[in-house]
Amino acid sequence: MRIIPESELIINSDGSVFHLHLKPEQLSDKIIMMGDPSRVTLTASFFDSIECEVASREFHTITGTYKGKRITALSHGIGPDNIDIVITELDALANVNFKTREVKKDFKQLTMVRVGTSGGLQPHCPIGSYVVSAKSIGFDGVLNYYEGRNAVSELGFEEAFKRHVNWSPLHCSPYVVKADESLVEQIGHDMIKGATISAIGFYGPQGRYVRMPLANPDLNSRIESFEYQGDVITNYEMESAPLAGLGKLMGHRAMTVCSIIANRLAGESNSNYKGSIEDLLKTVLDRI
Ligand SMILES: O=P(O)(O)O[C@H]1O[C@H](CO)[C@@H](O)[C@H]1O
Ligand SMILES: O=c1cc[nH]c(=O)[nH]1
Repeated sequence: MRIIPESELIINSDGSVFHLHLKPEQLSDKIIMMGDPSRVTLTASFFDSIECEVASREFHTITGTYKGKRITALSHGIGPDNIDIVITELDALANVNFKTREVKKDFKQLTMVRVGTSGGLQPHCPIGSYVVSAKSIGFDGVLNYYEGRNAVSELGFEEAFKRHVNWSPLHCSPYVVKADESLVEQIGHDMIKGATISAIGFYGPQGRYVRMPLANPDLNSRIESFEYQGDVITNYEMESAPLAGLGKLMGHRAMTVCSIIANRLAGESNSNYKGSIEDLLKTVLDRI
């Protein structure tokens, strides 16, 4: 059996995993995740009891009990690169023996639901609506570093998308992955299902023009007009694709649902989204 070298999986002297600072026994197999560390505090405010709270960098974790279910709420910070860290460390907490550094014989499957905020790109995704990322398009390239990337990707969608938007060779090759279908049904059966772009940034990489002109100012209108076998691209956020892709490669159940807080077509936004995200969190807590 392979012993994972110390440099590949760093374990802190207290027995916790390098970035998240969590110990294996502090993790539930039901995980709700989000970018904002303060949203973890909000999520845990609905728990009946709290078992542990750990904060390290942008990673804030609370494990507790909600209506008899043991749940971990965790912040992953902003960006797809963080998801590579978070999912790898969560999977290691569940599936690696931290004493022997060997992969455990019995696989433990995690259920991970990201509850985020997002910008809408279609008229049927207005501010305040909840959009489930049934498919995600990763503009980040994280998945391209892992073996098996093609096996979990929708290759026809990828090719059609690159052709339609005239994809720049300067960008990472986009990958398209489905969220876990049974989880989408369980959590989001009455919500809008969409195809979500995980962008590599918030401004230029989502076509926002503040002061710096964009290299490809037409990209968003080409994205909005793209259609593939009945799917249109509904929204922008920054983590659903690596979550769905790495989750699938590792054998976990993963999905993202977002509250729409910006309407990119109308040029409008709502920065007071706490009520909307709070309602969404309660729904996810009830259904996970
Ligand atoms: O509200 P969260 O969960 O952070 O999600 C969205 O908001 C952040 C950008 O403002 C990105 O993380 C994006 O994915
Ligand atoms: O437009 C938006 C809103 C929230 N999060 C994003 O990544 N984009």
